[in-house]
Amino acid sequence: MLSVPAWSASEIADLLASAENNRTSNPTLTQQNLQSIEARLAELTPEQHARYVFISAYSSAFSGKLDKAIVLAESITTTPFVDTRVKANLLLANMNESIKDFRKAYSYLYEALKDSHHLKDNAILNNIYTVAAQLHISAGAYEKAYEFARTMESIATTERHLCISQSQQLHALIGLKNSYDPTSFQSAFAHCEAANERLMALALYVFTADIELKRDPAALLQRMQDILPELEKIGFQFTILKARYYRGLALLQLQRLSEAKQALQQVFSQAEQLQDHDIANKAVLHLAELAEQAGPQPQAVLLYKQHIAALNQHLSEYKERSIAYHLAQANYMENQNKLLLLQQQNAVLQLEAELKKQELWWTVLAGTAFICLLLAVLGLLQRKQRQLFLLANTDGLTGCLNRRRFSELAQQWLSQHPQQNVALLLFDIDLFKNINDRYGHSAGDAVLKALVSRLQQLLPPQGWFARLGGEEFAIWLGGASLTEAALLAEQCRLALCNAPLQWQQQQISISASFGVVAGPAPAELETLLQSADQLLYQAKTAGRNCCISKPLQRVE
Ligand SMILES: Nc1nc2c(ncn2[C@@H]2O[C@H](COP(=O)(O)OP(=O)(O)OP(=O)(O)O)[C@@H](O)[C@H]2O)c(=O)[nH]1
Repeated sequence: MLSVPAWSASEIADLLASAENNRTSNPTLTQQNLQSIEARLAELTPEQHARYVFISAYSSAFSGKLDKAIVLAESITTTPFVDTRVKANLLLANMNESIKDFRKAYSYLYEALKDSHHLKDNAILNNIYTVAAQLHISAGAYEKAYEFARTMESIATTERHLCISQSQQLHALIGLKNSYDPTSFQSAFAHCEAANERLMALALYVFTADIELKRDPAALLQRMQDILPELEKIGFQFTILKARYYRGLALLQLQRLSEAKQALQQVFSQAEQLQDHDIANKAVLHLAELAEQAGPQPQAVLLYKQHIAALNQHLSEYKERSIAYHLAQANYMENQNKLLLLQQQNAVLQLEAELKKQELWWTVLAGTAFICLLLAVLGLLQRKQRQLFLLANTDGLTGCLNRRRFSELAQQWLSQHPQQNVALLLFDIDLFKNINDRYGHSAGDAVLKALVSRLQQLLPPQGWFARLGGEEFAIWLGGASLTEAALLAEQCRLALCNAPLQWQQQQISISASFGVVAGPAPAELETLLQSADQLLYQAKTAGRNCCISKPLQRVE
């Protein structure tokens, strides 16, 4: 019998890399690579197998076989290999968005977001934020979309990522404010050009067309006519449709009615084909108005009916999308807020016990008047208790945990998880005294607050963030490995030094030094604090703006 020689590990790795890297630029080569691998599936490691399934799913999606692509991608959404799992979830989010199954689209996106803290690969993290911002823009959740795009910009390392993040920020801000700042436009445009992302650069003209239409319809008409041939060459139908729509609106505004009518008729029928119900309903409304201006006639009635049908479709799609988005977000928030909820339930229980002790319930029975009084007392007590709790446990300036509460929670965690791994990040703003001296103490305060709100977004669900005093902060990661903790420290460091903080029209650049320690949970919190503090000191003496990580040495 003829035996087939086994492949070397590097051959398989090369084929997988080639299949993945060429999946958009050279799909035929990807197909060939996949076929070669298919003959040797048994020789793949489990991780390589998951990657092979992902690339096959992507390749099927690329060639329009969405049903097959969905089945393949769904089969790896629970794979233990986080990079591939995230890619599969993002692909599913995109595919379900395109087939308008919004519930699935958003729930896959939020699955990917849950994994974002475990990622080591910056490019995949960027992909998460790209899809997250895009889907939030589509759901009209512009503030969240803007936040995602800003976070992406803070970790962006390539022109392409800067192009995407700045384009999405512009898109979200237009949704929020219905205006835009020309310098942001120019910056996004320049990054898209530098990244050779011509479609995204041209799409910026389409994002801003609504505003330009009011300002200068003749200039908008010229602009749309200039970019349409190039867009048509690239062939992305949804952007072409929007550019044609704005061309029609500009003609209408300029009273070139018969050209406008012809253009909008073409837009309406293409929008129907593409199932873009929003553009369809807007285009046909203008056609109906045009027909009505020409005098009462059956044509106008027919067009208004078509408008109503398209508007209904748009509204039910929008409703479906909003429900899906809010459901997925609620689910995600529920996980994030479980700890907070438990604390609040605890506070209510304590209050009830106290009320019982003081026999206030007897007073309740004394009459309706007394009930009102009791309700007022209850409200007051709750407020007082909340104030006391906040005063005792949080830092008054930044609102994050204070040293006392941090130590309490950390010590509690250590005694409840003696067998588990734990990580501690200790960091300190570099040369903070100079910031106070140069911009004043209130600028220093604003920097501390901005730092907390920026870094809290990067915190995984199991982490706690605390201000230990002055400009020194700590992050506790129960159950985390040294690699995970070091990655988070690096992400935090980059988030601080890559984008200056805004204070009263001034840009304040800051950086911080990090000491990171992780290992099996010691009995005492002090052991972790001392080790992390030594590493932080080393980071300072090594020149600042860096992270030094080491495993915790066990002291018996
Ligand atoms: N604005 C403001 N400043 C604070 C606060 N707490 C501490 N500081 C200031 O933080 C500065 C800390 O300075 P240093 O300990 O010399 O350290 P540094 O300038 O950050 O230098 P390195 O840590 O060595 O990089 C002091 O000037 C404190 O006054 C605060 O709540 N608000």
